[in-house]
Amino acid sequence: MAMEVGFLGLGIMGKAMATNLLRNGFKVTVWNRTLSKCDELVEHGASIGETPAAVAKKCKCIIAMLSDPSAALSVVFDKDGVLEEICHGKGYIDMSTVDADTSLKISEAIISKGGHFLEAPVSGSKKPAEDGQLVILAAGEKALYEEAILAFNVLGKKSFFLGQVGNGAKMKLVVNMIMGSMMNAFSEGLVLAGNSGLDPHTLLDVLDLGAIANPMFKLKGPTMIQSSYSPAFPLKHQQKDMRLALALGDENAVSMPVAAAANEAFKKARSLGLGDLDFSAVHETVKDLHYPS
Ligand SMILES: NC(=O)C1=CN([C@@H]2O[C@H](COP(=O)(O)OP(=O)(O)OC[C@H]3O[C@@H](n4cnc5c(N)ncnc54)[C@H](OP(=O)(O)O)[C@@H]3O)[C@@H](O)[C@H]2O)C=CC1
Ligand SMILES: O=CCCC(=O)O
Repeated sequence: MAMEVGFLGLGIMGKAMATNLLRNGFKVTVWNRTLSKCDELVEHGASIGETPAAVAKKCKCIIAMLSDPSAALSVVFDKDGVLEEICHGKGYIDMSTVDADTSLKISEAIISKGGHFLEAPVSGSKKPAEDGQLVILAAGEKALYEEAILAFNVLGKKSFFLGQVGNGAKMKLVVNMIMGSMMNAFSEGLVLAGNSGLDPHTLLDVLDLGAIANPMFKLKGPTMIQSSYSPAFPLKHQQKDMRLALALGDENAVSMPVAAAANEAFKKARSLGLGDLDFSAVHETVKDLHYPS
């Protein structure tokens, strides 16, 4: 019998992930704050739940993929939220990128109602989500992880179980902190190459053959040179991740001047109205410094 899952949040990632589950034989009931975004999923065979509570009532396992801590908390704790219907025997898996405290609050509430909880943020963006090639960073209840592995095998190419709640969130923030800092160094390099008379395309070729070759430079470099920033990973979410990673640094007395500078650049990009574009649009802030309008 097909496994039935609920799916809350049909943004860039949630839409791709829920579609993948449907394609692979899962029965999926979807909910999104902007309900009209459910229509496309219905065309692929999904059912609609009118509220997070309605999805939790119907499904034994509920996955969430929401923008940030406040969205993740709201969908659980607000009126018509998951908490109203979660109960013994049901599992809640939050795959959003949030901080460990948020995840712990959600975990405690779900468990207090007899439910089971797993945090499972992901590495990988829109295309890996469409192709079922995410890297899943799960933590929480091992038994739920083992039940969810069939779904994780559809969504991702590799799943890690990292122990207690909070470890998945922390691992994800560390990874995205590194990624955000790299994106800033890359942007500066592209502008430095161009402004000093080099062809940035040749820089991409040189980078790709050396020790710092990586899929992100290869994928984003050509579109950044064209100033094209169609969102795969929205910049506002990358800045949220830098902010949460810096808070984790505060808690652990880890000095992170590089990440702090990268966060400032993402904040600047947001202030320029670039928050809904891809995070590679931080490139524009470096260009802006060199070509004041
Ligand atoms: N895009 C990427 O490459 C990756 C993103 N992530 C993480 O995954 C999560 C989702 O990202 P992504 O899909 O890109 O983001 P989107 O901005 O495309 O989607 C965000 C989703 O959250 C919902 N939402 C926002 N605020 C609320 C709220 N207050 N109550 C209920 N729902 C809300 C949105 O609903 P509505 O449609 O109504 O606005 C939408 O469904 C984020 O935590 C992000 O950091 C992780 C890995 C990769
Ligand atoms: O959180 C977003 C990560 C994007 C990526 O891993 O490419």
